[in-house]
Amino acid sequence: MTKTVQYQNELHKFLIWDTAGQERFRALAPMYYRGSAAAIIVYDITKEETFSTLKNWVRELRQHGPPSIVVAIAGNKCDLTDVREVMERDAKDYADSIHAIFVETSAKNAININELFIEISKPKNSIHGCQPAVWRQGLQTPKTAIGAKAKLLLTTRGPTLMKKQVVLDVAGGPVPAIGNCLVPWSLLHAKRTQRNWLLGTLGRLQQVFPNADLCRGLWCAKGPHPWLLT
Ligand SMILES: Nc1nc2c(ncn2[C@@H]2O[C@H](COP(=O)(O)OP(=O)(O)OP(=O)(O)O)[C@@H](O)[C@H]2O)c(=O)[nH]1
Repeated sequence: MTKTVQYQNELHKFLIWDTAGQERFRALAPMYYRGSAAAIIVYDITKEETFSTLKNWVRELRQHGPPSIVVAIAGNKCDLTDVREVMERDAKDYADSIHAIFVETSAKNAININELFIEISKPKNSIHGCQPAVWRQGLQTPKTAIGAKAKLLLTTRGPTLMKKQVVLDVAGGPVPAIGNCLVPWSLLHAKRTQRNWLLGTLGRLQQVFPNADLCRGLWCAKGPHPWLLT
């Protein structure tokens, strides 16, 4: 299936594969999520066990899915709230804890379906596990970070997925002005100095690799693997 949604001035066209959710088809799932930009994991708000199963899918995506995949959770059948088994608050809390998009939907009554795709289209959500932040011109790379090594995984935009891992030395100097950018989740938990030098490095990388989407997948050399949440 395809679906096109407009977010601000951009049209986002989604090519959608609907996998079979049953356990016996599980081995086929990687064929669907390999190379995917986003995954919508659907559970049934009237069946608690579907919510538990969803957590296994999240784990699988984290471990074997593309590192920058956007994860959205849809609590479907919200037209049947009278027989609900999963509280909206619980599902939202879980989604927040894994930095996933969350909406309750009704496929039957077409509730929140478009909204879900619009959420996925938003740049702030376009990198799984990332939070928006502002790179400010003039922000100095701390002296303590100069000479340290940053390890980054760059994923290019465009039809062909290309990945390149680079290790580079952090140089001093101000962060270039590149407007609003995204800071990976792992960085939000990194020490302030570590965060700042990576931001500085990203700014410089943007000049070296103008076609690379630097925001897509960044490995912090010092932290744990950022895509594997425990
Ligand atoms: N009330 C209600 N029923 C729904 C809704 N969405 C789906 N259903 C019903 O739930 C049943 C299962 O829907 P499917 O779309 O086959 O579910 P699925 O998870 O894709 O199933 P598989 O393809 O077998 O993995 C069908 O009887 C649908 O009519 C909804 O939003 N509200």
